[in-house]
Amino acid sequence: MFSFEGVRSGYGRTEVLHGIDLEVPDDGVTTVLGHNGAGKTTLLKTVMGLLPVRSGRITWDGEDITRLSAHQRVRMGLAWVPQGQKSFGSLTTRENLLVVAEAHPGGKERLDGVLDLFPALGELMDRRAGLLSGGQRQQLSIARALLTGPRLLVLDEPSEGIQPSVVQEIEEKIVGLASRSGTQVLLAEQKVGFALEAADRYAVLATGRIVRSGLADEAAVDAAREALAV
Ligand SMILES: Nc1ncnc2c1ncn2[C@@H]1O[C@H](COP(=O)(O)OP(=O)(O)OP(=O)(O)O)[C@@H](O)[C@H]1O
Repeated sequence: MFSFEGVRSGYGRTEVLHGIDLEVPDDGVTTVLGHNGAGKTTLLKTVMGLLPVRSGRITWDGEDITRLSAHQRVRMGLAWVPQGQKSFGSLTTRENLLVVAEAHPGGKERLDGVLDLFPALGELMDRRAGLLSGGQRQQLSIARALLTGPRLLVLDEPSEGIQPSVVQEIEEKIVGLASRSGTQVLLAEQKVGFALEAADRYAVLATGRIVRSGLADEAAVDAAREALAV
């Protein structure tokens, strides 16, 4: 269980997260929903240790990691896929994968399993990442993160900038990697339908506070939309 207890963080003098309580259990997908500017990326950066905690604490399996650096958290098994399908555009798909695989113990051994999850990438190994579609680049970003062998994969708006027809494919990949490979997923999203299809649990973030949370069951779509409308 990864958990936030009363976490406050922000930038300079501006506090963005005003005391967040959030639990990410050891299995499945947890989504944080919120509009532009709600604080989703700030929350994920705080999870990763890229922003310091001003008060409150973060624990992972009971261990207090509040003061650990991003580097230390990555070594413990956190991996981040930032917004915007980031990869090295002038490198091929293969080179993008190998850069990560070679930098992490066990990375090369994970390559076949990751390509099983993203077979489309296998067909695009010699294409430059800059020439891939948004959906293909998103798959490459997630694949790169998986090569590090994470216990908790943190995804920032993976559906952003992707054609609606491909969004469902990304959703299936997220569900698949949580259920098949046993990786915990924390997903920040604006698209309620997409996120709740993929997720087991949700929390709604509004102006830096969690205003609703629960199981991502049938009632969740209306409950989350209502919370987002306030
Ligand atoms: N580097 C920064 N310095 C100062 N303020 C920032 C910085 N990054 C974000 N903010 C502010 O923090 C608030 C939350 O932003 P954040 O990016 O976390 O929201 P978000 O929910 O991820 O939005 P989006 O969906 O647009 O990415 C906003 O008011 C934003 O202007």
